[in-house]
Amino acid sequence: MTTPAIRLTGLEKTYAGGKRALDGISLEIPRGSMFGLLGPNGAGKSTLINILAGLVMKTGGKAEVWGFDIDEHPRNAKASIGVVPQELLFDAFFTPFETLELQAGLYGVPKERRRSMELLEKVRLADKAHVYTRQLSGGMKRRLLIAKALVHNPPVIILDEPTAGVDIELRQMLWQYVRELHAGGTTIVLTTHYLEEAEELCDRIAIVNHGRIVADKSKADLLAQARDKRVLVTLADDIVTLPEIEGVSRIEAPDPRRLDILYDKQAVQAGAILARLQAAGLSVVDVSTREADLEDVFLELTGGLSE
Ligand SMILES: Nc1ncnc2c1ncn2[C@@H]1O[C@H](COP(=O)(O)OP(=O)(O)OP(=O)(O)O)[C@@H](O)[C@H]1O
Repeated sequence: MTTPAIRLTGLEKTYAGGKRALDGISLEIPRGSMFGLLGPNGAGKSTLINILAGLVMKTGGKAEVWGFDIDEHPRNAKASIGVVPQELLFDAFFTPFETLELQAGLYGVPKERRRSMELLEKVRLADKAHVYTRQLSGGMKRRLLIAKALVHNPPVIILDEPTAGVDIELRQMLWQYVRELHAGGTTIVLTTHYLEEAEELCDRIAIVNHGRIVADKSKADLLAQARDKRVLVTLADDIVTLPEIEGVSRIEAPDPRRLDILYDKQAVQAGAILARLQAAGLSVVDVSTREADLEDVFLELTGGLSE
């Protein structure tokens, strides 16, 4: 069996002030996956990524990247990963080309194997290769960060909130490029607050809450976990009493001719609910149903609804 791209075993981090940011994280990220790491603000995602990037020291547990333990083989582990950080920090007086050359130098990539210009072309910054980075727009800086994470050709790329504050057009372009990388065999890990993005892009998703993993599943399984489904019914006449229906967890009438029904899709089907309404003498004019989405699951698991 091949080792996973990333394997965390009981990973812990308690910051100097006593804040326990990671409370025993065990997680495997398969090679070749497009993996979403989700969690509310302060859940511990950045701490986790920074440990893998070698920027934060763990206080317990184990972390391996591409089979290399970060304590025993720090150089190999570091060479196997490229991190695109959240903050747009650059040395303003270097050009994008120089920025990539410098980064390649830091990773010990020999001159003949550097591909700074090729990378700039890939992220569509070739025409800005020789201007000061301080003259780049936020979106351009974001793209330069991606190129910078790729100079040493790592098999794993981690993107920390790559589309925060990025406009829709650029977001589409970034995802297009990330998809290309993934299709070329790179393992992608991304953290995002945009649940619909994770839903669209990722094949596997882990949810972190208060420094712990609360879910780690394929996207399909995670979505199936949201058992409740909703059916909205419009009636021909005003309702007098709400009927009792088996398998229905909630039934409400937002107005006298409409019913908002939440039901457990494993216990009952929409057809049976409608038949029950007809049997109760209610004449149904219109029906719509809605599947749970990742946001429902996320809120359910992180307790967002009850807060
Ligand atoms: N250097 C630090 N010293 C002390 N506490 C810290 C430090 N960095 C982060 N924390 C705390 O650790 C917890 C986890 O933070 P972290 O940044 O990892 O969360 P996150 O999931 O990345 O959140 P966000 O999505 O807001 O970036 C938070 O309570 C945070 O305040």
